Amino acid sequence: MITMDDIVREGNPILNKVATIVPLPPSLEDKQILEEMLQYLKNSQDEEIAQEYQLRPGVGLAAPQIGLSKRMIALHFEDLDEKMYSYGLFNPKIISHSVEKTYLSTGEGCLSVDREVPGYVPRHARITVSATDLDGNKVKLRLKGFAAIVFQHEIDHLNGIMFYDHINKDDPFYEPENSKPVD
Ligand SMILES: O=CN(O)C[C@@H](CC1CCCC1)C(=O)N1NCCC[C@H]1C(=O)Nc1ccccn1
Ligand code: NI
Repeated sequence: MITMDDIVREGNPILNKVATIVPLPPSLEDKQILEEMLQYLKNSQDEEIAQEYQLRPGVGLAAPQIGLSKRMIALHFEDLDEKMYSYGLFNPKIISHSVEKTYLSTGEGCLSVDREVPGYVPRHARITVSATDLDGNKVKLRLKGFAAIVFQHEIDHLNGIMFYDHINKDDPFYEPENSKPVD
């Protein structure tokens, strides 16, 4: 089982690397790893298990965060319209996005960052993502709001980008042009 001991923290160069495409169909090993990443998110959202194993809650996880520079991400959360997202994805790619931006009004954090970094993180308000899921099916997801934010945070990890790289240096709480916040 993945615990916080397996989570790589900032300063480790793997978090700044562009991760490698996963050959498809995925190997049994890659599938097992991605299933474990998804299980971490479920465990971290279960009060008892999270308490027992001291897990920080997560709604998404990218393979570089467990020391694996491969293009794999797991997501497990309910968005503000109570739509459930629970995915293990190989080689996710943003194939189109809105001009309009959005941002989490609370700012963002990261399981690989053991400090608060205040500020708005501007992101595309709507994205279309293509990927291969755990069953080997090609999926095309049209995302907006919180879901769009989570997916972009995870796909950034595959490109060596941390959430604070997007925060405006001069005014961290500068409201991005043409944007509406997700509260
Ligand atoms: O790369 C993946 N990570 O680093 C785990 C991150 C991913 C999210 C950060 C912002 C968008 C995706 C994560 O889930 N967290 N970051 C650390 C604090 C706990 C947790 C979190 O923000 N939870 C949350 C936020 C809003 C609503 C509900 N729950
Ligand atoms: Ni993160």
